[in-house]
Amino acid sequence: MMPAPTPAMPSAMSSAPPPALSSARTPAAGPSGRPVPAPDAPAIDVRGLGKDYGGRAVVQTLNFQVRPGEVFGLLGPNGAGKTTTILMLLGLTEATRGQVRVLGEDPWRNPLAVKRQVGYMPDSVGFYDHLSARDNLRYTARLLGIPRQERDGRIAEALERVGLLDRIDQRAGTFSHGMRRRLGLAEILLKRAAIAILDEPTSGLDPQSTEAFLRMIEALREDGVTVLLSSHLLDQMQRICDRVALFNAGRIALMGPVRDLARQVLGGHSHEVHLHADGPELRSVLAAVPGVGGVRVQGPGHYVLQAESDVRAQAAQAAVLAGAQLRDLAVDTPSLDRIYRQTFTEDTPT
Ligand SMILES: Nc1ncnc2c1ncn2[C@@H]1O[C@H](COP(=O)(O)OP(=O)(O)OP(=O)(O)O)[C@@H](O)[C@H]1O
Repeated sequence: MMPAPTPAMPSAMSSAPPPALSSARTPAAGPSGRPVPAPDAPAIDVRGLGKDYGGRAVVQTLNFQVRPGEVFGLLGPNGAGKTTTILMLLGLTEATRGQVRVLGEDPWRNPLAVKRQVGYMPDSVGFYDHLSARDNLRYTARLLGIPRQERDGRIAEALERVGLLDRIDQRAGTFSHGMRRRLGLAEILLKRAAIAILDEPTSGLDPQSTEAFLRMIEALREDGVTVLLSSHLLDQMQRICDRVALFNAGRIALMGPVRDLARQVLGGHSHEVHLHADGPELRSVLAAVPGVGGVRVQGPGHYVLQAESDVRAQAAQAAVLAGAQLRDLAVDTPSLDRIYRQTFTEDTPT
C-alpha cells in the first residue's frame, strides 16, 4: 500500500481465538469458505474491546455496533483513545481484550479480508510526494488489483468527486494539507470500499475546506458506504453523524443520535427557545404553550422555554396575545460541545 505513516499490517494472529459473536454472522459459507455476514448484521461489531499500554488501559471496554450505511462518529478530546480503537478495527494493533468483527471478519486474524473492503484515511495521510496525484492512485490501483483497462477511468472519477481532477498531474508533494486529505478520500473512492474509516478527517482544514469535506462524507453516505470517523471537533461532526459515541478517558460515556443525547443530558428536552419581551410577567403564559416542558427566567424579560420541538411561533403568538412587546426570539438546539462539557463537568469519569 502507499507509504502512510501507519504500522504494518500483522500477518499472523498471536492470541487464542475469541468466542464467536452472537449475531454477527450466519452459519452460511461464501465462495471463499468464510462465513458470510447476515444482511442485517452490523458492519462493525465491537464487544468488550480494550487496549492496555504498559499496564494502563488507554481503551477500557467498548461496546458498539455500526449499522450498514450509517455515519458513526467516535468523538472526544485528543488522547481519549479514538485512534487506538480505529487501529484495533483495522487489525493494525492487537486488542488486549474483547472482540471486533468488521463485515463479519476478525481484523486481527484476517487483516487482508478486512483491508479489501475497508478504506482508511489516517490522521496524517502519506503519499509519494514526487509522484502526481494520478500516479499515486495508479500505484494504489495496481495494489488493489483493479483491472488495467478500468484504472484510469476510475482514477479520474475519484479525483473528480473530491475536486482534484484539474490537479491530476500535479505532484502530491506540492499539495496543501486539505488537498492531501481529499486525495486520501479519492483513494477510498477508487477502492469502492464498503466501509470508510476516517481519522480526524477535518483536522487542520479551514472552514471552506471543512464544509467541502463534510459534503464529501455526506456523498459517501448517499452511496451507501458505512462511515466511521473520529474527531475532536464535535460541533463539525454533529451535522453529518447519524449516531455518535462520546469518548472520555478511553470509555464511551454517551452514545446515540445527537438529539437523544441532548434530551438525556439537558433534562429531557432537545430545544431551548429564548424569548425576550417587554411587558407583563409571561412565565405562566409561556408555560401553557403546547409542547413547552418548562420555563425559566434568565434575566429581566428573558424567558427560556424547554421544548421537544421548535415552538417559536406558538410562543411568540402567546406572548403578543398576553400584551407583551416582543424584542427577540431564537431557538437553540444544543451543540455536541455543550453536551460534552455539561456531561464531563457534572460527571467527570475517573
Ligand atoms: N503505542 C503506544 N504506546 C503507549 N501509549 C500509547 C500508544 N498509542 C497511544 N497511546 C496512548 O493512548 C492514549 C490514547 O491515544 P489515542 O491516539 O488513541 O487517542 P485519540 O483519542 O485518538 O487522540 P488523538 O486525536 O490525539 O490521536 C493516549 O494517552 C496515548 O498517549
